[in-house]
Amino acid sequence: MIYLLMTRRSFHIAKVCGDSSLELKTVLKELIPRRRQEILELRERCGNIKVGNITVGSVIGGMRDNKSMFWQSSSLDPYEGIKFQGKTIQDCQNLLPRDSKDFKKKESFLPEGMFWLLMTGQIPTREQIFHLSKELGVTGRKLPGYTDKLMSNLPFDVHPMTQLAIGLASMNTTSEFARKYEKGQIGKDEYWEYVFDDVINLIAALPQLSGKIYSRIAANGEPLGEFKEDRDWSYNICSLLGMTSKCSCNLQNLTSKQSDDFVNLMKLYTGIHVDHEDGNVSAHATHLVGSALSDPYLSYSSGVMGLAGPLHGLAAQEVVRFLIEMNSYISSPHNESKIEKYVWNLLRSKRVVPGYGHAVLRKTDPRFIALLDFVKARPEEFSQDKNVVLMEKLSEIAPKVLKEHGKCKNPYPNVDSASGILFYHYGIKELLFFTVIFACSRSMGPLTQLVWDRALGLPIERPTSLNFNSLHSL
Ligand SMILES: CC(=O)SCCNC(=O)CCNC(=O)[C@H](O)C(C)(C)COP(=O)(O)OP(=O)(O)OC[C@H]1O[C@@H](n2cnc3c(N)ncnc32)[C@H](O)[C@@H]1OP(=O)(O)O
Ligand SMILES: O=C([O-])CC(=O)C(=O)O
Repeated sequence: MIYLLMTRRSFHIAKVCGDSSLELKTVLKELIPRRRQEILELRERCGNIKVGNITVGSVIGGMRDNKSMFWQSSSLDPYEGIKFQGKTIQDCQNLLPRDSKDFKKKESFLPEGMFWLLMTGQIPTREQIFHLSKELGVTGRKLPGYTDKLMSNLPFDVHPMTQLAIGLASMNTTSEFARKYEKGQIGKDEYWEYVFDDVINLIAALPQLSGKIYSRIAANGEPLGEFKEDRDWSYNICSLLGMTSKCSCNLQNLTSKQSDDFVNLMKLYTGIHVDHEDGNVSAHATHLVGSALSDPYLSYSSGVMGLAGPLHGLAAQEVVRFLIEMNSYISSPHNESKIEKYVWNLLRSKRVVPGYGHAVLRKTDPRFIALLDFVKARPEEFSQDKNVVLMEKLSEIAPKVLKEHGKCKNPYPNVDSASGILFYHYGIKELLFFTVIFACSRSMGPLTQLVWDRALGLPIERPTSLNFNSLHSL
């Protein structure tokens, strides 16, 4: 009887491990009362203090420089780039646990460690991270039947990001939070616990969901790899894409070194795309929809739809198309004058250079640098790939052209400049798929904040709008 009354998640956790000190939820339970007190005091002590002035320029200019959202897990400095709970990418590389203890292997940290850091502000131990990996593995071994069936019945040519958004939204039939809320079984103080459970289920499902989408576009729906409960989250993404030498069909005939490198690239990629404070479209959309108490599946599905825009995450796919087309025109990726001319022609046709510019950053994106460092550490792998060579060359030439063009505020490469072309190098040629991998990673930051939004009892978001008359009368 007791067994039957256990929720699906508590059953999983009980199965995974008896030591609750390793559980993320237990650590959160200890942190939340302090933070609740902090927010109460802030509201009382500082509620009337002004944060800044909103200008008409901001109202009609995409809310730039409008500091009006609460976001704890990461912050963005225009010149230093992203910091995750105050830590740079390099700090995270030094501090967060890796799969292997051997530092010479130069492995990237496990994204699960980043998730823990975002949630708690603390650096997890290896044991905590292996426990979390296992929890995600056990929870994510199968998609809910309903979702699996729905995905299998979608036309093959539905855009992969649309498939992902549909798949995620459909998972809301499993939402513990929505179920409990509907039945009137939970009070405000408990919301976060059920949101947390949904969040873990959602993140755990992403390897299977992305693997299913990829198998449909690359192999007519034939499975490409095996999901292993005892492998980490990003490894399972790789194997279900058929990109590992073990546990998958090794679709691209990668050598074992290439397969290890690809797994490492996936760790790095999914470790650094997790969060970019709240102002970006995917995070903001998730936060906004969640503020109406939509469950995490619906909230993040909305975020995914925002990520699918070409000015945001879809730029990764645009960059690859752009580099391939440019390469066919310039004959050699070293031909600087032809590259310059190509970029000028694009700008004259009033299109944007994908992978360049940013709404906040005013320097080269440190995530771009991290991906470029991955390339530089493997000259034998990349030096003959003319697309990768062009990606690097363009990062020297495009900023000069964009500065001379004089329009964009940030002429430097952003993360999308480098990411897709590296997946392409290892054989993932389905350009439309790249942003799905981005979305796997991006789930971690906005969903972390969603848990905290509910833990702190943040209200529904409801800013106020102005029309022409009210703007003229200011
Ligand atoms: C993970 C991510 O989401 S990173 C961003 C990915 N997106 C891209 O790479 C797409 C290319 N880049 C862009 O379109 C923009 O730089 C954005 C959307 C990222 C930021 O937009 P904004 O904050 O409006 O940029 P900014 O204030 O510099 O724009 C000023 C002008 O420069 C233009 N501009 C900005 N970036 C570029 C670019 N890469 N190429 C050409 N023109 C550009 C803008 O379109 C705008 O033109 P307008 O005055 O005619 O409207
Ligand atoms: O911050 C932004 O607006 C876009 C971005 O780089 C991200 O979301 O990763």
